[in-house]
Amino acid sequence: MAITLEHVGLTLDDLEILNDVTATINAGSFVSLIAPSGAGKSTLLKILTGLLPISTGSVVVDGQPITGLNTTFSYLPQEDMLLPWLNVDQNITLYQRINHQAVDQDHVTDLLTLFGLVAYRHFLPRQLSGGMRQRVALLRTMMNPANYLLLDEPFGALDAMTRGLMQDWLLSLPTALKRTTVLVTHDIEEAIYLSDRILVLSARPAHVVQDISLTPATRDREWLATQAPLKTEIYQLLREDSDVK
Ligand SMILES: Nc1ncnc2c1ncn2[C@@H]1O[C@H](COP(=O)(O)OP(=O)(O)OP(=O)(O)O)[C@@H](O)[C@H]1O
Repeated sequence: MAITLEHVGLTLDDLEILNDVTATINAGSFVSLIAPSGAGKSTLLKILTGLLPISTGSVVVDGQPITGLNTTFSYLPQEDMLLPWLNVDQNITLYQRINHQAVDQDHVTDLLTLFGLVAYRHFLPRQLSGGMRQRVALLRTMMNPANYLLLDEPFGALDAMTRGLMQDWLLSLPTALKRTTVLVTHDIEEAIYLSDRILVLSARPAHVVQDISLTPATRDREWLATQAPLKTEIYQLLREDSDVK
């Protein structure tokens, strides 16, 4: 069970965005993609969801080639995409409502409690803080039963403190809720803190320049503080490849 990208290339409107991206993401892992701005990280997630077709190479998930829109992935795009006229309850069960599936209200209440949202279940998105909105968007993504989660900068718009709390909270989720996750982030520390693996991509046209495995015995902020040399190493890699120096 894995996502296998082999020699993936993509050119859109004469612009070469990806060039020879090769990587295997094993089921059960949490992988971050980090790259200079505009390198093609979001594009790579859109390829997995089938929103964009590839120009060359192949993308295979659990033995099946990805050739178009598919239900293998649950995708949280950069914008939270909450529907402003639906309350928290209605937003998080959107997938089930669209698919005319029954909703187990007790399960929903348990999840809302876990996500710190149970007191806000009847609130509209505009009545929520940025951190709450992101938790609603994340919960809705996780309510989709797909095996793989694709998260594009889920904490990007949050202040540093809220972002840190969200990272701690994400790590504390019960193992049963965790799924194979591909996270796009600009934040090197976030990638180190949350991931089993970090794929560092080059500037556009993007390819993998470094594949870093992280297997700490305990993943906490004390351990993270010892990772300053790795943070510097990744920063140097991105800087060497960035247009802005
Ligand atoms: N549909 C499209 N048609 C043409 N060019 C596109 C399209 N989508 C993205 N691009 C271009 O592809 C490049 C990569 O975009 P993408 O959003 O994937 O980068 P990113 O690494 O996620 O960027 P950022 O770090 O700024 O979020 C950009 O130069 C963008 O202009």
